[in-house]
Amino acid sequence: MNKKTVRDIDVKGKRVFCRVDFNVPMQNGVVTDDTRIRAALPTIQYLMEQGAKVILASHLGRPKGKVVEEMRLNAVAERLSELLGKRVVKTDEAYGDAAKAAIAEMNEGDVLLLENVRFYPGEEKNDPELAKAFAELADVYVNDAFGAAHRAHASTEGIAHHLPAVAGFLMEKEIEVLGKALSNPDRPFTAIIGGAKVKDKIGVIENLLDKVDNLIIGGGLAYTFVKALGHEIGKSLLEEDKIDLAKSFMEKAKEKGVNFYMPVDAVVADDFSNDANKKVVNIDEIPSDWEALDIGPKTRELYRDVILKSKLVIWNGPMGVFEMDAFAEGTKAVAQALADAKDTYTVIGGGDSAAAVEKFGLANKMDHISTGGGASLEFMEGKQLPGVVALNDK
Ligand SMILES: Nc1ncnc2c1ncn2[C@@H]1O[C@H](COP(=O)(O)OP(=O)(O)OP(=O)(O)O)[C@@H](O)[C@H]1O
Ligand SMILES: O=C(O)[C@H](O)COP(=O)(O)O
Repeated sequence: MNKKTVRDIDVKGKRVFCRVDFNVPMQNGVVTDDTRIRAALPTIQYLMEQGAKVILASHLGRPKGKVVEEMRLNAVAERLSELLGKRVVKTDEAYGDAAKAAIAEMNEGDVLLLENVRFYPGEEKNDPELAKAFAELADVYVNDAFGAAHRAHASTEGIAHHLPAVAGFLMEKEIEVLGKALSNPDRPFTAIIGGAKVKDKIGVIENLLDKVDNLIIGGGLAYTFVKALGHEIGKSLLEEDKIDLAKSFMEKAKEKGVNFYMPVDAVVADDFSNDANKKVVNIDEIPSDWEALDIGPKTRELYRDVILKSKLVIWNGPMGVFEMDAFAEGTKAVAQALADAKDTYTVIGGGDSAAAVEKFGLANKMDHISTGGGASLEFMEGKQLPGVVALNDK
């Protein structure tokens, strides 16, 4: 990475404004998945050890510029305190006099968590005044919030123009792993793209077609491709206006010598529910009043073979409606193939695919699980992430 990191600066005795992505799932005021908090620990602990005063900032949810009680970061501070084994002070503001007063009390190695930065309308507008107000709290800016790096907000982008600005370890790792995959991949390089909609994956498919050896398609979006081949897809997900695009992707793959893999069979159901009637059919035999909710067993075998022969695999988006056990087998089979592929570097592109490997207990078998959903997708589309661009060059 050509950006400076925490290793390149001296933080001893300094106030460090460290943007993290603690946008974690919560239920009844308790953090239900602390993956993103744990992912930020190396940077936080390093700053503590170096004698910095660590001021953490994050968003949680989408409160749209207002205080939303359930979106306060108190429970996050509690979980972080447990993980660090040290009390984390939590302020009720993210800038201003009260925050400054709490920071003035900090000793070297202390950690403080500011309130949800999205409680202020200026955050998402990247208001220069708010960026300045954040900057006034600190001497140095560290961005470790890869998950929010695709957002040009006051705490992810604006503030970087006012302070020495460097990347944290999580940011560095994400950019290095995903960057190497896209610029200098080990081959055969396979991308697996699933999820609900073609619309959301256009950019990533376009960009990856120039880079991969194999492109595997699954999930709801696959059926627009199946339709483009001239097959009936019953009530399966269809984006009528993307049929021509799907055709052009398949043609482009052929021109570029990319192997394009699509489902050869599917699990179809007579209702969108876990206890619907279901059966396995060949891909050109989907009954008119049924919908395909998972890839079938022949497809699972086919995809597994391709995965096991690859040196690098990037996976984004589930193969079926994995939230329902009845339609989770296809996604599970892909996750299992990745876990079994010992000579393959496996990268999970965040979001639902990351949730799926967690659900199947296979997370520790993957080489890299991105903490970014939208951010990793934009990165894979080849876009520059504003939160990274704003950091100081090496
Ligand atoms: N065959 C299908 N029919 C209908 N829905 C499907 C099908 N296959 C997968 N899905 C649904 O697609 C959703 C995931 O799609 P999405 O595009 O959001 O994936 P993602 O890119 O992994 O997510 P994220 O945006 O969180 O990174 C899941 O909720 C899943 O149930
Ligand atoms: O969960 C995420 O993908 C990040 O925290 C960004 O959240 P956002 O989509 O609300 O900006």
